[in-house]
Amino acid sequence: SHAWGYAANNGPDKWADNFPIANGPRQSPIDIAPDASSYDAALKPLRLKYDPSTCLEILNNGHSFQVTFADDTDSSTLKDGPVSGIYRLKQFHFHWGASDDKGSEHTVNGTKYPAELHLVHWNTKYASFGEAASKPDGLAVVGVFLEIGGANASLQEVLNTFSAIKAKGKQTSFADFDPSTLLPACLDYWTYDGSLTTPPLLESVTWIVCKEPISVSREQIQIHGSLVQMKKFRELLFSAEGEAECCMVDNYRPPQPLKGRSVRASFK
Ligand SMILES: CN[C@H]1CN(c2cccc(OC)c2)S(=O)(=O)c2sc(S(N)(=O)=O)cc21
Ligand SMILES: [Zn+2]
Repeated sequence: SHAWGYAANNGPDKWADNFPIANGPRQSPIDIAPDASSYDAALKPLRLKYDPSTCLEILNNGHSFQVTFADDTDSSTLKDGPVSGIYRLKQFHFHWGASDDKGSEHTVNGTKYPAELHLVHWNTKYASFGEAASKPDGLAVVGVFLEIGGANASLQEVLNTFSAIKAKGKQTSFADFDPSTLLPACLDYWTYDGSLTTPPLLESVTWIVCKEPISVSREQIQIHGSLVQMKKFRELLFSAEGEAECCMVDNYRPPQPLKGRSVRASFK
């Protein structure tokens, strides 16, 4: 069977063929309706502590690009928020559109953002990421919306590596990056029980979606010509070197049925 992707012949509408959990009871992403979410005073503030020295490399995995972290110690962790215990940062990646009117996976009252950042953490009560990934409380993903606005200097550091990872399978070293520089100032969040938004679509994710977006510029005029941040995302390829070039865009799954789940808010 041909590998999954985001094209008409292997995209989200076809994933159930090989991953029947695609029609499961706790699939992600979802549309977040703030007025239907319930404020939970018991929810704690997110405690995110990231150590830049755990940042290892950046790679194009053919679905997105991801920045991978050393997760053999508790140096970069998520605690509190809706979870109990210690979750270790494994990687972060993005989803985006072919144009600024789409790209995010979660939506808010049906509104799509141009992109969405996912910081993936796994529960250290399990021996490894792989084991945690199949447990209902195994993973916690922090989602951050990107909106068009001022140029984002921290994001630019990530975008500057793209010439080295243009094609699927390419990777390059990427050290001393602090992912907390990609977080919004306010860490108010919505949370609900969900899944990976790509195959294997495992229903093991506690989703933590920040209410406040971070900015990304459409244009960023620099001394060496204009750097268009969002456009940089669209220069990456789904395809490997030597294959017919296929631009990496619209790598987002649309919202899935809530199926009775409640969405809690950490803020009034
Ligand atoms: C290709 N993308 C996924 C890869 N991973 C994965 C997870 C578990 C098992 C596995 O193979 C057995 C791979 S992952 O945990 O790094 C994540 S997180 C994530 S998202 N968009 O929901 O945040 C998608 C994926
Ligand atoms: Zn993701």
